[in-house]
Amino acid sequence: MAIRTIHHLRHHLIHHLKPYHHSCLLLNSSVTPQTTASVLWRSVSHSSSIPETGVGSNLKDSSSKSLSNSSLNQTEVAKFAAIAETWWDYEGPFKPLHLMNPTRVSFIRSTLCRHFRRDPLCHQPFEGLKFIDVGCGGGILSEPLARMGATMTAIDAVDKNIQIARLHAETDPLTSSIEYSCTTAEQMVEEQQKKFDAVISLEVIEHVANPSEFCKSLAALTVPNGATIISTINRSVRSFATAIIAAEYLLNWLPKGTHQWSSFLTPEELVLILNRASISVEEMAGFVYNPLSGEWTLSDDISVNFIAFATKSNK
Ligand SMILES: C[S@@+](CC[C@H](N)C(=O)[O-])C[C@H]1O[C@@H](n2cnc3c(N)ncnc32)[C@H](O)[C@@H]1O
Ligand SMILES: [Mg+2]
Repeated sequence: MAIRTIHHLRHHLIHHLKPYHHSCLLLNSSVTPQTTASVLWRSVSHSSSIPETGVGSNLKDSSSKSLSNSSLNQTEVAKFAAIAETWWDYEGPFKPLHLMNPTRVSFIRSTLCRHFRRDPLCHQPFEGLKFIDVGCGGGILSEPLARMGATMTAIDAVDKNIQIARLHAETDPLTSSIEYSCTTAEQMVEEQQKKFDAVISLEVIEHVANPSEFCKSLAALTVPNGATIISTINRSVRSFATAIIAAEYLLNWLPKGTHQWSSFLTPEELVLILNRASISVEEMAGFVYNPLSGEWTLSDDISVNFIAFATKSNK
């Protein structure tokens, strides 16, 4: 078993080193772990030094496995289909998401209450607002948002995920109204005229075929002045050590091969592709794990896991 793990680790290192060298320049000129979020996004949104192209191969569609105009990366989607039954197993492969959930829900609650001028202390602050959870998985985030009063639509590319999510939501009258469907953001844009007050997509963008096109679809689903929330993993040296080597190989938190380091976006890249989709990032925060308490907390440290709150321009 140990040999198998070391073999996997070696394979992963070889696989990842190449993209790392390609990205060196970008990393050196980018975020240090201590960079505060507000400084970061301000400097990026006012910078003219970032070229339209060439900020990283991640901004282009480099996947040969995907259909054009589709956010689907079949390899990525297959990984989630294989473990769909474990969504609500708190000790299973989605344990990190379950542990992170209270922290990300509190970020979403405070930023969206401020944006929509709702009282964050009231029981159902999102009553009357339409939200969509894109890449909802088993509904770990959709459910608390529905309990906070949002009219929830939740979509995922994996049918099994949607079936599990529906079954789970039906057990509680507060979540049974979530409208689940197996589709993608771009398909929703093409086939339906629906728009949402807030479009939320957590831990999905690192698994899609073309992040820029994906963000354009998210923008098309958002009402003017609406909100967008995205969380993902930074492409940093620290994320390689922690989110891949530690989480997949040493601690076995996630199945090996869950993440491709080269598919991660830096915060600057995310800000840039959102800008190009007429969405401006207003706030960013990091999630930091405390191994002693086993809890995640919000932090200025966006060197690994981070979340962005953004608004769509008034067009
Ligand atoms: C890491 S999970 C995150 C689930 C959920 N957002 C959460 O944070 O609890 C990523 C999810 O994105 C879905 N997914 C991947 N690519 C997708 C795409 N192009 N469109 C829609 N969903 C996608 C996967 O099936 C999986 O359920
Ligand atoms: Mg992920």
